[in-house]
Amino acid sequence: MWGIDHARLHTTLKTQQWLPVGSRILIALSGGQDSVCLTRLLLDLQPHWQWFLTAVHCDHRWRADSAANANFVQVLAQQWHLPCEVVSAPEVPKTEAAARAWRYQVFETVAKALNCTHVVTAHTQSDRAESLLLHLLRGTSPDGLATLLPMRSLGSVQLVRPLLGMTRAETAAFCQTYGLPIWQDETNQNLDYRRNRLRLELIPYLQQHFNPNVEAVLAQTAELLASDRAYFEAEVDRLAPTVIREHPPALDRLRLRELPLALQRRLIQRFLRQHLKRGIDFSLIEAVRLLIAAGNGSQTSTLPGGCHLRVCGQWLEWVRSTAPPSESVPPHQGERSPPPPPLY
Ligand SMILES: Nc1ncnc2c1ncn2[C@@H]1O[C@H](COP(=O)(O)OP(=O)(O)OP(=O)(O)O)[C@@H](O)[C@H]1O
Repeated sequence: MWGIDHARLHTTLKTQQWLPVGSRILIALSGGQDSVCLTRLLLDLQPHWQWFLTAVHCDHRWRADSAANANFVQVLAQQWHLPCEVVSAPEVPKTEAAARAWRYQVFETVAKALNCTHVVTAHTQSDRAESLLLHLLRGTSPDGLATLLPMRSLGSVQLVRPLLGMTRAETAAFCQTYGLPIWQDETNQNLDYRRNRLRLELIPYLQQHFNPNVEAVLAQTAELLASDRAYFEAEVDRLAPTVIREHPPALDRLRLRELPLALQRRLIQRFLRQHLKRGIDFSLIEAVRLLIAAGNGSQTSTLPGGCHLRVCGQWLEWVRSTAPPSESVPPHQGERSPPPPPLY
């Protein structure tokens, strides 16, 4: 029988058309409360939507109980008459980022092999709020705060996150109401990880002392920033050919000066990204802006991070970068290490 959560998801899917009638859907099922909740909801709505549902579980093999977790998911899927693919990592991923990259690769490969049109993950409103806060505290641009989009492409399939309207407390209540079994991931309680400290300490503090709906308002901010980002990306695509010269690489200082600051910064970032392998921080973009505003005399400047640019009349020309590309931070260790420099 449908409850209030079924009705809410049904209405959202009807309005958004994220998962049209008859879609072939691959459900990313970790076994945790969020993906168990999502799987049950989709199975219950399936007779109405006529979807073809399959689950996929990625066994990263990085904990002693990984195989038990995979087995839990297989048994649950069997009980629910849901076809389920379990894929084991060929080698244990060294970092959280490597694990994530492999997982999404698996989602895409399995989806293609099964002719699925959509992959769904069970990210919630709470995940979105946490990601926004994590990025904000680490330092990022407004575009970097537009986290966890409800829909994006994953190769040739669509990745959809239908649970962004539900909090983690709501998925827990759903699982409890319907007596659903849940795999408990012990590492979720480990306060060595920044995300766990945020989830277990900071968010409850903010809820108690600032706003009980803090997750909803943060997720709403991410949503608003996502639509702003889409707009600015389209504007940057449109303006880039008029401002960025490809050969030899240069920025048109006169054209840039005419544009609003928000676009100047984004176009400078686009230009730098074409030539720098490492992250681009705020101070670098601001240093380039000073050169855009500088007088017309010819000068070569060394900017933060060893990047050389030459003012040449109307043009700001790329000379070279002497800084080595930055190494990626292994997130399992990176969780405990100092945050990376703020990105613009
Ligand atoms: N091992 C797994 N197998 C299948 N699906 C998974 C697995 N781990 C995570 N997922 C899917 O991804 C969702 C989000 O999980 P989690 O928050 O752990 O990932 P994340 O790494 O923080 O998020 P993201 O993948 O967007 O970076 C889960 O609800 C589930 O749908």
